[in-house]
Amino acid sequence: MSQLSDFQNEIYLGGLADVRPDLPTDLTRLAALAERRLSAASYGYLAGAAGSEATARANRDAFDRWRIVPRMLRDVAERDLSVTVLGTPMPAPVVLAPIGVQSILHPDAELATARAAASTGLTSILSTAASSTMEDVAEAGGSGPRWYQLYWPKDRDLAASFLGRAEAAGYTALVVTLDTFTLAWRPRDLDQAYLPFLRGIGVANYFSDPVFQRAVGGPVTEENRQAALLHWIGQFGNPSLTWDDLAFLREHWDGPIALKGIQHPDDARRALDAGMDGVIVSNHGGRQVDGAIASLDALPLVADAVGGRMSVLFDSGIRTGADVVKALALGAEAVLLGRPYAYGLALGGEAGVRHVLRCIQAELELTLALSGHRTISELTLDALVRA
Ligand SMILES: Cc1cc2nc3c(=O)[nH]c(=O)nc-3n(C[C@H](O)[C@H](O)[C@H](O)COP(=O)(O)O)c2cc1C
Ligand SMILES: CCCCC(=O)C(=O)O
Repeated sequence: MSQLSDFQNEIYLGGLADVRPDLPTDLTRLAALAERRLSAASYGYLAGAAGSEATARANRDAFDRWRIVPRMLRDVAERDLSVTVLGTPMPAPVVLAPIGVQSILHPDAELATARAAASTGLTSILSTAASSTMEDVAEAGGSGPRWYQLYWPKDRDLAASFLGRAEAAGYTALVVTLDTFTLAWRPRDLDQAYLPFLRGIGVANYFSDPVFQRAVGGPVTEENRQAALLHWIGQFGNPSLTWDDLAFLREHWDGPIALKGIQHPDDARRALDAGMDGVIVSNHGGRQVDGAIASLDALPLVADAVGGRMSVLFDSGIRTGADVVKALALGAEAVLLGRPYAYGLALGGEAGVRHVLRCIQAELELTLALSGHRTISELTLDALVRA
């Protein structure tokens, strides 16, 4: 646990004042603590992954195969971690990944996450499968930067309605998740017979939508709730989508668009050809294709293929500041942080999320400077060697 007093906090890390004394500063230790706090089913849903979880492990192992080579005497007194990605200025290249159904982790759920992100200035991506509506989460986040993640439903009118609502609520960039048109084979959830959606969690954006309501014959009440859930199941994912469908997004969204779930350089090239603004190199934290390539191993090839011409972001496996440095050096403009902030939410609500964000930001700054870099743009492949 962190024993730092406020004074130590100030001199040691330049004011990491939001570090919670009851939470560890080593974020890799959060999972074990969250396991004690959450029900077995909720913890299993959060921590779990697809199949044998080989890809989830590979995501972590891949970071160990790269090592940072620190450089000395390069005047790192003035550090600047800020970047602008998809039109959004960020104090550090760390974004909160879209994580749905957060009410299984903490009653304040996405509202707490939005408040914590806003208080750090970091950008938060709201999932279509959130436990609160996008309007309520936007209100909680106030002026904090926010992006919207679309799970692209079968009904085009519903998809268009989601995009219109997101724009009206101040979400400035669109993240379209391609790798999860259905949930994968996830043994922890199957063995516990646990799916939050079947309990009506994660459907707030659907049930509150006028297009969805029209399809189920009016507002969702106790009477039509079961029918509404069945309609949701039928609507949630669209496995028939192809590259040609991306034109629809362009028609209905004026801001930047990034495709999430890209692992192959050819898919990144196709995204570029389709007029997308970015890709997120991600395997959904190993939750979809067991046996798939580690996301970090996919990153340099994608960055080589399209970097400089569109934004390349990365997720799946980020746990430390050093991990962020490695992903940036391998070609990402920014990273998405997934489970660690969700563990923070489970352990301490808004303050728990803030703890995680402050820790990773501070660790990133220290690692960047101690390895001889002042700015994010100075990080290139030169900073790394293969272990
Ligand atoms: C519990 C949970 C729920 C998630 N929900 C979503 C979601 O609604 N939309 C989405 O695009 N990704 C979702 N993801 C994937 C994350 O956005 C991200 O890709 C992944 O967590 C990154 O890996 P990491 O957890 O190792 O950092 C979810 C991940 C978890 C763990
Ligand atoms: C219906 C899928 C939403 C949650 C999700 O993306 C995940 O559990 O990985």
